[in-house]
Amino acid sequence: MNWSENAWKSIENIYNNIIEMSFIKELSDGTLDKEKFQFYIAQDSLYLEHFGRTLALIGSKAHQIEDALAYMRFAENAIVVENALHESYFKEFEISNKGILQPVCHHYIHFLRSTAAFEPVEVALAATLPCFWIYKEVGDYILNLEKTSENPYQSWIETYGGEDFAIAVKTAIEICNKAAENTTPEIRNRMNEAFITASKLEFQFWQAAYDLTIWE
Ligand SMILES: Cc1ncc(CO)c(N)n1
Ligand SMILES: Cc1ncsc1CCO
Repeated sequence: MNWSENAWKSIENIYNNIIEMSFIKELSDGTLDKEKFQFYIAQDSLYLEHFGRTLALIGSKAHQIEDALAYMRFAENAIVVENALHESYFKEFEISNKGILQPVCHHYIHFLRSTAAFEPVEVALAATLPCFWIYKEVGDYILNLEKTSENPYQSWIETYGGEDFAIAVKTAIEICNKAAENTTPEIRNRMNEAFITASKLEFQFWQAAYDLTIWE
């Protein structure tokens, strides 16, 4: 079994909990409160900016030049997606500004940033993989489920389900597998741990939007 298959097995329960979340259910059938989606999009806009910067830092540390290029492209794409949020969703859903980083987004982004800054690059690659992989699985899951054609959240769903994003995800998985193969058992364990932590934070990110969790 390669690293990624084993890693996915270890978070299967977290993934199953994610697709059962009220946020995901209501996003899928279009009944999600506008206020929760607004909260989500504003936080995700902040998330994507920091995520893009983190991917660029990882790119700069990649052992092989083709992997550096892949992460620099991912970084660019994350910022392009952030711009798209601004151009379309902020207007469509009447979001006036991003606001500040709320607790879960703050925690997630600082976990990614500090992992990229202080841990071996293999661990940073593993920490960012759930951002790709879980969104792809959730996007595909929702697209397969689609009951209604009049979902106000349809275009968001299409960003992550479908071919283009799938290609990026496949590349990120392959780079992680290659990194895991060429490193030590000790670093491989830290890769697993980072993958699991980020997966838990993906769950928490949606839950925080559903609960509108802000600093006290
Ligand atoms: C919180 C979060 N994780 C992953 C993605 C997809 O990259 C996203 N847009 N937001
Ligand atoms: C993971 C990710 N999320 C939004 S863009 C991006 C990089 C894929 O190109």
